[in-house]
Amino acid sequence: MHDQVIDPAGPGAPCPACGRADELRVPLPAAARITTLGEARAAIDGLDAALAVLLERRAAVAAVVQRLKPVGGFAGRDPNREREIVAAMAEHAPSLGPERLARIMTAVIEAGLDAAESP
Ligand SMILES: C=C(O[C@@H]1C=C(C(=O)O)C=C[C@H]1O)C(=O)O
Repeated sequence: MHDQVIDPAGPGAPCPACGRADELRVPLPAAARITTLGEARAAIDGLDAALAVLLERRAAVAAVVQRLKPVGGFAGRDPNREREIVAAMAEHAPSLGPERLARIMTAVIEAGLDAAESP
């Protein structure tokens, strides 16, 4: 069922904010090989678990950025940087494309800023 494993964080990259585990290995299910509802849901559950870990880690790192910037939080929002993030991610998510990805990342970024301001 899994034909690819990626390591999104790369080795040797401990979280600067919390120092927790420095690596996440994620089995990537091959959608074309899934034939049952149970398999599909199990695959989604695995991907969502990895997404949750990544989102939690991303929020912690984004909170560090807010403390390092001259003006952090929602007041220091940087639309150009956000566009760059979406453009870079779009290369890895062709079926979603930049517009859908922008909606997703706007929600992710705003949730991170919100968590940094109201932990
Ligand atoms: C993290 C930053 O601050 C804000 C949050 C961002 C994010 O979560 O990726 C991106 C741009 C800014 O709106 C930054 O400026 O890099």
